[in-house]
Amino acid sequence: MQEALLGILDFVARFTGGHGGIDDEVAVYFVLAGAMWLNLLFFALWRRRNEANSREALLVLGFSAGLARELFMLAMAIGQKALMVDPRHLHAFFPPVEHVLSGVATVIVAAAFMRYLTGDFFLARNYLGIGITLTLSCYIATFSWWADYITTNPASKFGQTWCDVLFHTIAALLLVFPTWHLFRHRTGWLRNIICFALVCFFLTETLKLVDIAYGERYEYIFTPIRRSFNLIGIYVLGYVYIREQESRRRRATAKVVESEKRYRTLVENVNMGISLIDGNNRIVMNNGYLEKMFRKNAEKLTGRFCYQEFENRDECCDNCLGVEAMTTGRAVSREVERILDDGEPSGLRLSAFPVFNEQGKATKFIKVVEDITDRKRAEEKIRRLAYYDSLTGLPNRPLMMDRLSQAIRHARRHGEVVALLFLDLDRFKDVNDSQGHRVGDRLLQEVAARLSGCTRESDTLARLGGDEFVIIAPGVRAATDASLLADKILAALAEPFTLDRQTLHIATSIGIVLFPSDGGNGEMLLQRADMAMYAAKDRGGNSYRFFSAEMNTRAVERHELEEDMRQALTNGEFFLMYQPQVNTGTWKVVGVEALVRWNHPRKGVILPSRFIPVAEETGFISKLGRWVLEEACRQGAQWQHDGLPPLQMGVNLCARQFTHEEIVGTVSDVLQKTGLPSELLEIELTETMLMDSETAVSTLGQLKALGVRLAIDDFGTGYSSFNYLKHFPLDRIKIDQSFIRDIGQSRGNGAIIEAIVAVARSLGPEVLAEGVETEEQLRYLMSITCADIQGFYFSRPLLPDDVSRLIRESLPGFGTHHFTN
Ligand SMILES: Nc1nc2c(ncn2[C@@H]2O[C@H](COP(=O)(O)O[C@H]3[C@@H](O)[C@H](n4cnc5c(=O)[nH]c(N)nc54)O[C@@H]3COP(=O)(O)O)[C@@H](O)[C@H]2O)c(=O)[nH]1
Repeated sequence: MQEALLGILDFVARFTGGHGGIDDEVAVYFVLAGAMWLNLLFFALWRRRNEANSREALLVLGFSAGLARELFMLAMAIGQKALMVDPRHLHAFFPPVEHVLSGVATVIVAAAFMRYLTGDFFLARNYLGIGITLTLSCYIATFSWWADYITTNPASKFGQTWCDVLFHTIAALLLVFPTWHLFRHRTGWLRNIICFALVCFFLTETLKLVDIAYGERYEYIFTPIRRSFNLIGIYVLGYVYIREQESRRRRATAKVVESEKRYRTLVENVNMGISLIDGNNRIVMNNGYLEKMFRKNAEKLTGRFCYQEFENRDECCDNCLGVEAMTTGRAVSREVERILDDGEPSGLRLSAFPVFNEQGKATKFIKVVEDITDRKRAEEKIRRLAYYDSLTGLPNRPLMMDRLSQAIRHARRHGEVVALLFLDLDRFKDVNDSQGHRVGDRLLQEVAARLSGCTRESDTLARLGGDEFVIIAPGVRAATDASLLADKILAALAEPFTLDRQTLHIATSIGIVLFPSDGGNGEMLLQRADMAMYAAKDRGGNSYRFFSAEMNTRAVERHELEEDMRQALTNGEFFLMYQPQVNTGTWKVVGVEALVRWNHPRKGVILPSRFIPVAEETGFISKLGRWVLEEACRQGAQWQHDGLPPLQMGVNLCARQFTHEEIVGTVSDVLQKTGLPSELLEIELTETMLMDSETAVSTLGQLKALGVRLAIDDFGTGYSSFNYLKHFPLDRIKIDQSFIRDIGQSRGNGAIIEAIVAVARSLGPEVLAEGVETEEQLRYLMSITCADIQGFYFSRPLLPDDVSRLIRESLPGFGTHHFTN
């Protein structure tokens, strides 16, 4: 048994160098170790073809160094025998080389595995640098002494000297860091097993040190063991590396399969047609959506020319997207319209992306077909919303301005004239208020249709908003062309409109400007057409006016008024005059109407007909109206305080005050503040204010509850509905001056006045005739028992002191010397 064991040990020692030195038998060991490194090197080189990165490069280097060391040893073993060299002389040369190769190989392999496992490239590189520097320094430091030492110290069997100790110590120490580093920074079986391999290499080096320490007495035991550790280390590394690479390959394949699956799912589920097309424009593959889109199955698409499918052509078009993508190497796209097999139009967005081969040449392309029909429709809708009026479908202001600029540019180039007609419907608000917005909207649509009938194809008819329309008529010969168009429009609107079985009448006021004579740009033309339109309105509407320079002056004046008005109230420039109202039964002044005046510092006294409309437009009327109410009530209370008989104080209210303001609260405050008895205040309203009857009934009810009197002013000029008299708690009707002015001239007006007086008498309210200027008018009014009158015949509006004087002088029986019943 013992003999057998010694035999085995002897056998192992022979082939692993246990008998000392390097001979042909030890070559077996070197062949074995070299084969293992070679195997690893081949594998690493093969891997590098797939994964050319620094990690694989380092491993290739490490395995090469390991192989080089074993090959060197093999060469020495065979060379020694073949050349019959004194082993001692040979030994003087090869141990240092062996040690360097061994050290370098160890350092590179350790660094490669550190990099491999931790991914820390910089650490591995630094370690490598230090390790190789140390090994080479040791070599340089000891090489020249080595030969001397061997020759001068023949007792040293094969030169296992302190130089050996240095090399092996450095090699062992260099293995400590990677082992410790891996142990700290990685976990798991892979770390353990690589650390194990590194420990094997460490033991290889340290056992050699132990052997030297024993004077190589036990070399035949230590050498087989340390070389076995070396083989085990190489084997374990190889095993781990190959296994790991295999599982990485499997993981990568699984990743590729999963990614392929993911992309396929994506390609199949995306709402776009996708196809791969080769360099000959033939479809190689496509997704299901493309088949659905073109209503063809895969067999029908695959192999066909893409232009036949996507672009309805028989030949590849000159500007084929795919060709462009392949030649430029960039993605290209285009939007096209296509008629599908069933004749439906569809919007398509075609995009082509080049597909490159391994040489970087684009040989195929991917075509993506996106159905953009809905988007196109939505865009068109948005465009329409942005540039067209949704109610009438006509161009809106931005588009109109754009067309106007175009027309101006064209006219300027060709020396032509452009006419711009600005239309504003007359009293459209009344229709809206009385008939409701639905009817108002329908009326606007009908008006738009009639206006379209008046224009030429080259004209632009636009709606600016509300009841405002504009017509741009390019290429007119002269102003007469524009007048003809305006006449045509007035005639077209003169026909009544029938909506919901109701007959409605609407007219329009038209302002006309001509380019280039009236302005050089769109804004100016529009502004001046607007002025001309207002001038037409001022003439009573249903007419047209051309712009004139004088209108511009008026507009400037109006603007000045607007500016000055802001200061006027604080500067105390407004004052009130009072026009007496007389009862023809008693010939007494029963009331006055408060009428505002503006004492302008430069322009003198301005009448309300000039500034009230401006105040209404700017909203200033709210402040002014409140001031008038307060001042009138204060004056009324003052007269009572001065001992004058009770006088009705008529105060005009404008529509804005009545509908927008807290009028009930304001009236109540003012009465309280001034102390005027509420029954002496008569608020004058116009018919249009009462059109929104629900709000009006409620507001009038609240005012009545305060004890205030209510009068309807200018009766007969609005809707003149006697319904008002029934529905609203009115105390007085004031017949408009226009009826009184015509007394004796128009038979019809007399009948209207009589009807108003008769109806009012039966329903309750008192009647007052405004604007009585002549005795004839007075006698007529008295003959139909219209009791109250107001007008220049009796008195013009007076200042407060004049009113007091007039009343005091006429008391008692004032006025009887003028008239008798
Ligand atoms: N919201 C407010 N409106 C007011 C206020 N003050 C006046 N007004 C309105 O301004 C319009 C013009 O008023 P005015 O220039 O003061 O003219 C009034 C009278 O002077 C005039 N009148 C009276 N009698 C005659 C006459 O015999 N002949 C004739 N040609 N004119 C006459 O009528 C105007 C009063 O009209 P009315 O109000 O309809 O009774 C005018 O509409 C005023 O309402 C104000 O403070 N707030």
